[in-house]
Amino acid sequence: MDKPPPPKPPLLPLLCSQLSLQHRVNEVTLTSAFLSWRDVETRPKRTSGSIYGPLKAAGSHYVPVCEIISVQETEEDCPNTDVGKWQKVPHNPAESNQHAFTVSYVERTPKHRWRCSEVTLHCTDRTLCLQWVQAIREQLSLLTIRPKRLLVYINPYGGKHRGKRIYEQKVAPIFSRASISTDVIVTERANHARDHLKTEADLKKYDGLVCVGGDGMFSEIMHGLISRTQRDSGVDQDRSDETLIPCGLRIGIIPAGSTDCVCYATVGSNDPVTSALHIVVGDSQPMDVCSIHHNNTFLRYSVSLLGYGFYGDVLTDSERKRWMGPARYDISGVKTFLSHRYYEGTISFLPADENVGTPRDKLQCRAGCNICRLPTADKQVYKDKESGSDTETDGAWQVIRGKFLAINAACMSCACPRSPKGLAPSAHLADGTADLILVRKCTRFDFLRHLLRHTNKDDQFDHPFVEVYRVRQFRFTPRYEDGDSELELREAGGSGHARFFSQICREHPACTCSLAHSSWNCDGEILPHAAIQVRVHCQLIKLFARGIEEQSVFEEPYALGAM
Ligand SMILES: Nc1ncnc2c1ncn2[C@@H]1O[C@H](COP(=O)(O)OP(=O)(O)OP(=O)(O)O)[C@@H](O)[C@H]1O
Repeated sequence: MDKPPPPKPPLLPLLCSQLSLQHRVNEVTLTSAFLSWRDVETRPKRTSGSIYGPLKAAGSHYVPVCEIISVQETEEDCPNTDVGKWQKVPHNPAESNQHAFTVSYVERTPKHRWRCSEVTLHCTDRTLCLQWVQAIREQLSLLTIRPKRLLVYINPYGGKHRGKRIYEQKVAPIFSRASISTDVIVTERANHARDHLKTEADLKKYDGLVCVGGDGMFSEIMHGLISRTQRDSGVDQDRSDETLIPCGLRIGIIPAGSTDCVCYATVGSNDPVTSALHIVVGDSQPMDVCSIHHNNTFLRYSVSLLGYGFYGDVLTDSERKRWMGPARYDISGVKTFLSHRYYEGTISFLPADENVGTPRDKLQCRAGCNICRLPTADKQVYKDKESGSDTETDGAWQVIRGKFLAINAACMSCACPRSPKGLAPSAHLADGTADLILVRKCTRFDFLRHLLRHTNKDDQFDHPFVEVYRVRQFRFTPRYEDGDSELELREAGGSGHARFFSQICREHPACTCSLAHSSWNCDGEILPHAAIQVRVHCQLIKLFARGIEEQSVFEEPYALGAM
């Protein structure tokens, strides 16, 4: 049996003083890990109620140093003795302290939201006050993962057109309090941010990028950064077998779109202040990215949903209804569901190794995920496989042919407020795999049952017509390829005339027979080809995030024994 780890040695206090907080004497201690304060005037008792906020145990408050945003000397108003007004006479010497400093720190509130809280501590003299400010600043300066200079892109037209206001009112003040300097670019057209990143931006000047917008804007920035990194390293994106170079800069997402799925899945909420605070504390969440190719031509990158059939058709239809606003997604969803189209094709995939779990193991990816920490060993296996032949003849690839209502691949859970567990509840952010979900032709009623399970706790994969695989690569070939010749179609069992008439039939609203092919919905963009090759690149990008925190993070007393 393993021996229990030896108890941690107590952290030596760097500074410890009796300071005044709201007219009460508190013992305030700074170690390299925590700032704590404890009311020494009352007998300690365990706090009840909220489990959130600075860690509270036995009347003490603990703020991890890594969650302190800033510290500054506080300008105190001198008591005005000339005005003749009644003034409370201090009964405690600590109350008359006029030198104070204010510490801003992260406070957790329900639903994974973070807030910026403050505590103001009063000192007997200015020297002590400055000593405290300096000691805390010294500890903060050791946190080298924190960004100092950021390049911010704002999409002023994302979501409800509030990107600029959200940034100016909620985010910029937090960055300024944390002494982060910024260069801000308000985009003037679609792909402005992508093109700027690809060619012009002097990336060496920055510690990270910030995207103010929705998933479409994030995708733009991700494309710009990945393309730039590959170009600077001489890597050809068009080659589907290239090993891509991981991007050095982290991306922070300030949610300001109509869909903020990537932010929700990596932070746990779509709240601009929470995202800004994750940037300030210098969080880092690696993320897998899928590259998508058609015949050795690069098409796009994807981090969330790649969907053919149902989700492709919903997007194609909703794009025609842009004028309707966000309601178009619901209307197109109902219309596509009623049309009940299925598509024929062949899926070939390279399964992931068993050590990364399975899509149905109910092991959700959370902050500090053990499976995502494995990739170094796992990538090796991946490389070994790649160095051999990766054709269908090497035995590792599996091939499935059939008629599908939907083919979905997800690199992350795709959780969102509407579907809290997401399309692929057990998919991991950074394990080098995607969950491939195949929904075979079934009745409308069965498909509805499957779709409804995305919104409740039932297992959406527990149907005989649904298969799900954890994969590293896959290819899809529709039965009738984009450029199929008449001869091929005839050989496949239909003449040119038959195809012509079947096309008319399909365009009839009552028709439910199969179309030649659907389109791929790639993170909200339509791909121009149905036949694609997809490969997951393990931890290609990094976000200013830490994954969704377990509720226990709020409860754990952060090894208080070590204080
Ligand atoms: N200045 C701009 N003018 C027009 N389009 C822009 C501008 N800046 C960015 N875009 C584009 O707007 C699209 C949508 O932006 P974003 O994702 O921020 O908002 P959204 O409301 O979530 O989007 P969607 O309409 O896709 O749900 C992005 O694809 C982006 O390329």
